[in-house]
Amino acid sequence: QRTRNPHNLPLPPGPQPQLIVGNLKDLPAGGREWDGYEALARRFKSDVIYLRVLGTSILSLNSFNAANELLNQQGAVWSDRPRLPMIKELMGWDWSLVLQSYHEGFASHRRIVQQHFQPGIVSAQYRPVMIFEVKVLLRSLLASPHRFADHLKRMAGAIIMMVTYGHRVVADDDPFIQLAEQVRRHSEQTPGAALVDTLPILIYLPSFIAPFKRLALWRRQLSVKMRDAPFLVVKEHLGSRNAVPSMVSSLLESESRPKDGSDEELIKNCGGVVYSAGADTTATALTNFFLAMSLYPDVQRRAHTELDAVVGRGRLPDFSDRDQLPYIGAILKETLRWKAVAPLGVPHCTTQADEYRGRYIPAKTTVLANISAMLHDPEVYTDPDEFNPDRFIAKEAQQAAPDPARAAFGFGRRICPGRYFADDSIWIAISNILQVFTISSVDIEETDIQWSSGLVSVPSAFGCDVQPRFEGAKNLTSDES
Ligand code: HEM
Repeated sequence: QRTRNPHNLPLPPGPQPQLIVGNLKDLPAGGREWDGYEALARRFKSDVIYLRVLGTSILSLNSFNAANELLNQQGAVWSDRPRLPMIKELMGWDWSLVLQSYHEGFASHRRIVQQHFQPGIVSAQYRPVMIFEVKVLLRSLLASPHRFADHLKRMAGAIIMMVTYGHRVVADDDPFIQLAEQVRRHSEQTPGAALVDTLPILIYLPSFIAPFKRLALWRRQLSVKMRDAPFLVVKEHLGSRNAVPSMVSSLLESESRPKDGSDEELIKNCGGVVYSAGADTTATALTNFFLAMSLYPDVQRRAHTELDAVVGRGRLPDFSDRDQLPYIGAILKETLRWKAVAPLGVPHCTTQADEYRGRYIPAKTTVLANISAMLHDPEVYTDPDEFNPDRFIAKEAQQAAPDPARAAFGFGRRICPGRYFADDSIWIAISNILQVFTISSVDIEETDIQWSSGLVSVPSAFGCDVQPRFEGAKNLTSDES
């Protein structure tokens, strides 16, 4: 340790570790772990907290400032992912860019996904798909408003299936969506939470005495099926010349492809990661929006007034209206801030030892960016638990609060490549929903809702009333309008 830490620097603040197990008992667990890390930060009066659990170093970053200085500005050292034996090695998710180590194929996967989701491509090629699927959503909300959460999931999945594979989702029981849902249900556990992640030596146990290995193998087959099935359909359609243009079809048809097709695995992986990273996150943000509208009727009234003044009641809002609808834009920002979709982000990992504010950070430290804490910092966002879009509207005496996108989508070289796509699809959905409907509460309190642990924090089921907001609102959702 002394050769690695030649100046014998102290470690960052944190609870005193116990013999052998270290800080195992201090590790936040049992739900809302982001609050647990924030409480540690308060207890030790430090936004950076260090824990050591069975030989693994964990660093929790609880302020935007620390995340910015380390993850954004020191990307070469702070952009790896931890080993995560359960999900990557046993469940086989090492194909997914989200979890891929910085040195294993990361650059090639990242380049492809980033290229296909850059702002120019999103606005030119994907916006028409979003507009189409949002209209389908509006009609589903009219037909069965109580199933709003299912409709949001379907919409998010349908947009992604179309842009990634050219596959139109026409029914709720779409086989690809069902497969992806099945995979999601079986991968809900927080990466790093399994015992084998803390004690990787357990990976060498034979399957007959380690049931978790048999379960992991079954889940591996499922995730590979989810990745391969829609890819094979695109290949088949390309063969019969009736493929709908999509990210995967354009990669398969690219002139610059190697002749031996050795990039096929890479293309499959990039297609697979888009659904698994993009569908749930988008649907969760929109579900949180429904909750906010139920709980804050004044906010909704102000949004309706803005829509009436700018768009009128004769059509649906379009992307060209966005600059004239600042309050709707502020609702989108507040939705991403109020309930972080990924409250602890995806863990980063250091590739080598480093020093921060005079403290020693060991190599291979798992780094948890507490995105929820950053978006609820009372110094930055006054009354952070309130849903108040007004904080993003600059006034003479008040500067607009910082855009939550600076934290909500992660950091540095691992920042979410789908952020422009997510921003556009959530904006068009909320502006259209607000144009047609009034969402109101059916006696829910925020305290009734539980948020799940895991990479994506999903609210427990809640009811709300969704009604057309004026005579003729229904007509806006017809195909002709
Ligand atoms: C509300 C919507 C979304 C939120 C809040 C969100 C948030 C995040 C966060 C926090 C990360 C981790 C970044 C880090 O490690 O620092 C991430 C990674 C990622 N996201 Fe998103 N995301 C959203 C939507 C999407 C969409 C629509 C896509 C589809 C293109 C997508 C694709 C990805 C991928 C591929 C990664 C892994 C990047 C890497 O490891 O290099 N996300 N996202």
